[in-house]
Amino acid sequence: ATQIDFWHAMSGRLGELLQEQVDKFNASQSDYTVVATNKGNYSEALNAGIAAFRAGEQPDILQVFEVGTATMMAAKGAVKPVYEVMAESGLTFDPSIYLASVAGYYTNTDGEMLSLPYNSSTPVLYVNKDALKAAGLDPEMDLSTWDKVGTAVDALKASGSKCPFTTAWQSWIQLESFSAYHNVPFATEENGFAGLNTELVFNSPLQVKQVEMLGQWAKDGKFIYAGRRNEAGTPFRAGECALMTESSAGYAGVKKEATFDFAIRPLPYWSDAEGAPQNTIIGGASLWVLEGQTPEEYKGVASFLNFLSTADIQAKWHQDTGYLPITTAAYEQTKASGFYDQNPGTDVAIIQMTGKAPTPNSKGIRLGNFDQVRTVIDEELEGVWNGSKSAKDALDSAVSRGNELLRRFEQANR
Ligand SMILES: O=P(O)(O)OC[C@H](O)CO
Repeated sequence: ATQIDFWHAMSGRLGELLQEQVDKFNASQSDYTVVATNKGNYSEALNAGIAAFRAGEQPDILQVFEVGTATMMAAKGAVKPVYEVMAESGLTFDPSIYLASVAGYYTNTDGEMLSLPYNSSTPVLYVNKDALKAAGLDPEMDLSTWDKVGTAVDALKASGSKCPFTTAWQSWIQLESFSAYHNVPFATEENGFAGLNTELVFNSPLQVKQVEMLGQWAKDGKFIYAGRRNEAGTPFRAGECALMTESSAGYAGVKKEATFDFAIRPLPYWSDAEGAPQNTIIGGASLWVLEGQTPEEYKGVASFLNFLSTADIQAKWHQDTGYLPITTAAYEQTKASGFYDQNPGTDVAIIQMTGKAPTPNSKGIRLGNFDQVRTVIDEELEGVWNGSKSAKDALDSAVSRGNELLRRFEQANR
């Protein structure tokens, strides 16, 4: 059988579920063997892919988080667009089966799919209902706004909670999605979609207010910072944290490990902010096919991507992980099975993503050197959490340092 190398960044429960899909595909036919390899976290997997390409040892398929999208799009000669792989394979490929709000992010202006939106997510609020009860709060209480979350966090702290609130992916959730959800720009030029001459603008009063609030909570022991990526999931699943903002795909681990009653709620917003709540934006990753493989391998890749897009596989992946269903059929199948009724909150992500038509501020973010920009944001936010910087100074500094990285990308890709 022809070997198809698939490099990814899924670990923990998500890694197990990905391997399950690969095993099923391998068992379903005998022409191809997909070999899935974890290459570390999203940044590490992206860097491993780039380094391997330079050395001529790239895998057939590379999973790249949404942050690496502009980098991959600019990497002409390294990427073989999915629409081309599918067309050459002779297999059926109907781009209209994919949800527009998901696939749109990975589709060029001519409507051609560049990468397969394999695991798309959006941020939501996880609630440990037992922890709310223990603090004398109604576990069904309204947590739709940051004011209301603030009330809950105060009561949790007062009753002795060691971790009232935590967040995963601070840049993605508290700044990127936060901006989209409040219909304010994160960057100019339609968040980078309209041109490489984009500039960061996430230091407006509303974003400063959010970071100020979290900084105050950190000082008061109400917000416990766990790390830049999904580290917050560990104390939340262990029952130590009462509230957590995290990717909808945090569901996979919470479902498996939580021994408490939990709920999934929409991401909170500021009720006094005009235009909120808008829609949240896409996160997670997509699958990129790399250049330099044999025709037989590309045929295998096409066959695997088709397999991943079938309604049964997609519906199960969506239900097990919390990632969005990428096709309409998988969504309809999940609805018809009664899954959303039996597992309340599992449809929050899709409603939040698709409930409103996106605006130029909310359709997504497309920036070059975005992974490096995120590192800058992470460093600056950490300065606020540890009390060494004000929210305004940190965001101003992140904007100017980030803009330098954007200019470098613009110059290199003119
Ligand atoms: O945890 P994921 O896979 O939903 O990804 C979260 C963020 O989008 C990563 O940039």
